[in-house]
Amino acid sequence: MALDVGIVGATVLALGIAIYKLFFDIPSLPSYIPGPPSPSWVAGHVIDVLGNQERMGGLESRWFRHYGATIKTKGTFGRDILMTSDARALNYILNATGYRYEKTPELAMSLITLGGPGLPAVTGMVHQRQRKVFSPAFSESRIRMFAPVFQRISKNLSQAIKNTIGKDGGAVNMHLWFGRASLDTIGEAGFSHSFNTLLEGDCEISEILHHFLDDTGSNSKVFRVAIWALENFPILQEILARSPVGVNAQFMKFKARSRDLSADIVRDVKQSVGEGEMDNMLSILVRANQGEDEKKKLSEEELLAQAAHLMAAGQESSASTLAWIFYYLSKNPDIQEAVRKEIADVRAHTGLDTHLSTQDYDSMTMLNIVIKETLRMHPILGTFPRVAQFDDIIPLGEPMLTTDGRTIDRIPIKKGQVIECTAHGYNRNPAVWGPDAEEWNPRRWEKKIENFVNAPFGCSLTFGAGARGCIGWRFGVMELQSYTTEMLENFRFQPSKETDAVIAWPGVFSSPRLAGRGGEGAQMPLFVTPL
Ligand code: HEM
Repeated sequence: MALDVGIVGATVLALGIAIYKLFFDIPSLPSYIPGPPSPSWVAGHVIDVLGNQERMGGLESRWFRHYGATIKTKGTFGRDILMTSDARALNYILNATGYRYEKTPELAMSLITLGGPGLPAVTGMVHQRQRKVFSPAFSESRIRMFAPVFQRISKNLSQAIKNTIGKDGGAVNMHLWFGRASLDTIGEAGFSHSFNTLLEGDCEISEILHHFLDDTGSNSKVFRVAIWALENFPILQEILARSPVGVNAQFMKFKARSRDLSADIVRDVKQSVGEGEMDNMLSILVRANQGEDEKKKLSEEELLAQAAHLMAAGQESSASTLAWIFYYLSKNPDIQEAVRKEIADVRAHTGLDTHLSTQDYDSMTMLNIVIKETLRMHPILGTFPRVAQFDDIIPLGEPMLTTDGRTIDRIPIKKGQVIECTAHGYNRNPAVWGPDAEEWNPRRWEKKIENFVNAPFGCSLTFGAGARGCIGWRFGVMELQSYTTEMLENFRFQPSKETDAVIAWPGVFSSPRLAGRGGEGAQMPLFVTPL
């Protein structure tokens, strides 16, 4: 009996501690920080942000306009979240403080479930070590080496579209073709693997990638609580990672298939030590990893995880950005014509059969401002969730009007505070871009724009910034430049009957989808005519 009382007492105590830790021992923000009222203690604003809005970031933009550039929102079970679009705060968090603001452990864990301990998934010193090994594979000169891959795939892309539309033209889901082109590109440049989806149709990996995010924008509270449980009880993630159901079955298939790709390359490269330059990213990585110092190297497990992450990070982001570029060009025929003319002018110097170089692409002003403006309008990753590793004070560029009527220019936060660094918020912040921040206007880039957040390729936050910013941005930009050029040399783009229904589907990771038909997958229906 005495034992029973002891066990019951210990269980009650353990439960009490667990409840305290989960619901009460979480950092809270000062009560004077303004923000929208929470619609629900259980789900906070998460459902509204991820599912209940007309486009990714639209609701947050309205909050920023109403309450200021930095606000308090609510996560699941009443957790305070600081959300910011303020240039100075973002620069401080993403750039100035190194690893003091890390990816949230929940996000890192989800990425490990998706692909294993690859670069986007790891944190702190492990991330720093991996990033050093990765850097040579993404240098400017290495990316230039991949020019023949871009050229070859762009020809396949236009051939595939010509086969689809015939000589009179027709309606085409351009997202599908750009998705195939970017997978074929990463396959060849990343691992010398020919998926060849442009000419032969979808394969297992492209099918999975195309529908990866169909189930993630759920509006249900049960789903939010399930996510919360997964985030707070990592053991559940372990169980889920092994359960062959739903979206998880797709993750498992994807992870296994991409590990096979990595394993072949890692084995080939190891067998060919000393046989000269390798011609794909993973082999450059394996070579860079062959130094003496064990502490600076990637483990076998880490090497095998990289293919999954390279495909997940690079495929959909390039495909959706390309789709949006042609959405705007179809709606702005004068700008479409101006870019086409610019390409023709460059061709007049290079000749029609010569491959264009990175210098040729970089010299095309109209092409590049169209790309920059589209990247600004549509960051594929809308926000970067970070968690403070220390108590800190965050400086603000846009002073905050507090709920008790004061104006402050810094916010004290506690260790463990979650901060949503919003790319969509920064990219449409009128204090940075002016009163027409919500409009697609490539001409804005003809004037100098201050790069407040030290972001790569121009100044929007679409590639992120700082120690965790996109390592593949040069590769991504070259894809955008070469496929846009190839398309404009071969086709004219006009809106189709369904183009007006396209929205930036809300979610953490946004893609163009038809309003009310998001479950059909990403789409960009345009009318395409051969030239
Ligand atoms: C338009 C195209 C692309 C966009 C908009 C984009 C965007 C991003 C963003 C926003 C991040 C940072 C995420 C964060 O801070 O949490 C990121 C990271 C990353 N991207 Fe990209 N990306 C693109 C293309 C690519 C390509 C083509 C590759 C590879 C070939 C790639 C590989 C990566 C990797 C490996 C990371 C993780 C970096 C790290 O954690 O250190 N990306 N990308």
